[in-house]
Amino acid sequence: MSDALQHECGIALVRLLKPLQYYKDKYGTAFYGINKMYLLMEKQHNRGQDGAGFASIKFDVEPGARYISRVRSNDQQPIQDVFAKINSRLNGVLQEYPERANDLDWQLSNMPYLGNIYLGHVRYGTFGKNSIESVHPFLRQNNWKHKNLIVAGNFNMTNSGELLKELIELGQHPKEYTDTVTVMEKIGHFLDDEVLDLYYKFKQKGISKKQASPLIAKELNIQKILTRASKNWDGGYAMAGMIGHGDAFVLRDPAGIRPAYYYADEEVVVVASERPVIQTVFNVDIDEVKEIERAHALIIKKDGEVSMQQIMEQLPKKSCSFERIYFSRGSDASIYQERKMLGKYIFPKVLESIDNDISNSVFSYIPNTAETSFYGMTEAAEEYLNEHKLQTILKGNKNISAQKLTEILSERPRIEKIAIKDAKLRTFITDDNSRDDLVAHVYDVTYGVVKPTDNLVIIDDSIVRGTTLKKSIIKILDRLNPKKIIVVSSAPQIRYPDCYGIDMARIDEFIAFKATLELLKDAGKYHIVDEVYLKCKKSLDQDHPENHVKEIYAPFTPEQISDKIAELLKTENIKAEVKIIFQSIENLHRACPNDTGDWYFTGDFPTPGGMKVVNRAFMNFYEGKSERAY
Ligand SMILES: O=P(O)(O)OC[C@H]1O[C@H](OP(=O)(O)OP(=O)(O)O)[C@H](O)[C@@H]1O
Repeated sequence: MSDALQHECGIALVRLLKPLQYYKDKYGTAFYGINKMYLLMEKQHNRGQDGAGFASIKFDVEPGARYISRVRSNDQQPIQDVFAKINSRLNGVLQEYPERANDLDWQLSNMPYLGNIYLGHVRYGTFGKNSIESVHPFLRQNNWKHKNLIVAGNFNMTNSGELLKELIELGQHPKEYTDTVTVMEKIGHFLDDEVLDLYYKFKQKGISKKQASPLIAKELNIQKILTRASKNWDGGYAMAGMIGHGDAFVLRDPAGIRPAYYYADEEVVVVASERPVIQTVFNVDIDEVKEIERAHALIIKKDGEVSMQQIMEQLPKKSCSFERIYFSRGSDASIYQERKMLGKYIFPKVLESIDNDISNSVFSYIPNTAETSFYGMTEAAEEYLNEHKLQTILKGNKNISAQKLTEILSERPRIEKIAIKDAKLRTFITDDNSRDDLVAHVYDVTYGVVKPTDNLVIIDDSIVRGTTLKKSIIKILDRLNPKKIIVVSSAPQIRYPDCYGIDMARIDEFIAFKATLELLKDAGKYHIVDEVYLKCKKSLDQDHPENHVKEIYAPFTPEQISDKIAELLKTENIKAEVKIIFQSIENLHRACPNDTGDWYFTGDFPTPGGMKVVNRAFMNFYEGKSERAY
């Protein structure tokens, strides 16, 4: 497969419903929309640091004047770079025409980037090229206003190869093979079609070409276009688009895998991938920010009409739990609580692993995402201690001395900042080749708080490939000479690839998979690997295959796999005993009850394309191919 684009991303859309003068009067600037876009994108930088793009459309400018602007960057600091470029252009124009400083009509017609609607995107290019061409938004240009299409998405299609073939069957000759171009051309094809239908309709009524143009824009049925375009899409997506004359849409996949939130009032309509971003940037209450419904599109017509329209049949809701555990900012009210609960629910297993010996245990976390689950874990430790204190005091039957009582009451969990992250990068999504070296140097450790008699409990949000632990964390923690290192994962074992947006494409990289292969060898059951391969191969031409890879894990309990993982991660020179504890699937669902998408943990993929991907990923491993499964 060529370098298709698969990535986790963030989107931002702002539609200004009033004339620019309104924002200038109320907020002191006609650049209100651009400023809000900057904040929306900057506050989603966790969703993408490899590229950023911005596009805007001006309504109702004279023919010949440019009404679509776009700027993209794949620089070191892409968001900063995009807005530095925008600022410098805007300031340049203002310096050249100081007399136009308050002439907003002139500014709208003559200043680049200023517009009535804005679309932005931040991108992680997890593999393949990170060239400027792969940075969103994508632009499909045409001399007809309503045939111009700009799209930006947080998405991943499992069947991009088939979608490409469909385009070819439509008679097209795509100039490149990327998810985004394929998807954009699909929408573009039906957009052209719809525009043509409307044109003939008006022609029959004797309306001239020129007169038909605004009528087409008004009647353009976005719902119909999206329904036809998305018919065979299989994947996770939040797809945002703008059409040249000013209509816009954000379409969410039928299982609601990728997130998308919106807010609308009489001044603006805003869409972002994360809820608190909208809350902060527009200073609105949590209840005012709504989720775009799965299988629906939020459609904003040029005239300002906003509607939520169903595009396809809904699948059961399977919004991605990994978004909650790792990818999103932890400032969302629900995500914060969910992460804390993950820490809390895993505590009983931790307690067991330290033989209830809280006083000889130091608790800490691997920065940054795991910080919140750490709070949950320490709260659980405090609750346990309080109960323990109460029992000791009650047992003392009022005969405890004041000194003894003070001693009992002053006991608290030993919470320390042990691991320090030096680089402000998300190592998990750094491209595979450069990752090991980065991981090895990204963490440091605090000396002087751990005793040789101590257990060192350290929680991380997830263990994917285990490189963070093996190459860095376990080694540096061992330098502190603890008796035992207990690594706790707030997420369950990652056993299957993701193919809907969180970039985990190759099954043989997962530490849980590697450990399971070892267990199969130890148990003399490696023949299962051959059997599963044959089943996967057989399923290749099935429309609705099952996930055969589950059979690999079936002979073992999660604990057996965890213990094997610990064995694999403990390199030769490590002196401490190493124990790894993973969250159970049940507790994951208790902690995140509304986001039940869990295919990377359970193998239950919500679409047939996902099932195909997992089987293909296994075949790739078996055949020794290092290519990605989608
Ligand atoms: O087992 P691995 O394959 O090494 O991946 C898992 C690690 O990667 C992530 O950290 P990252 O640096 O991406 O982000 P964070 O600092 O926000 O947690 C995650 O939080 C884990 O620490």
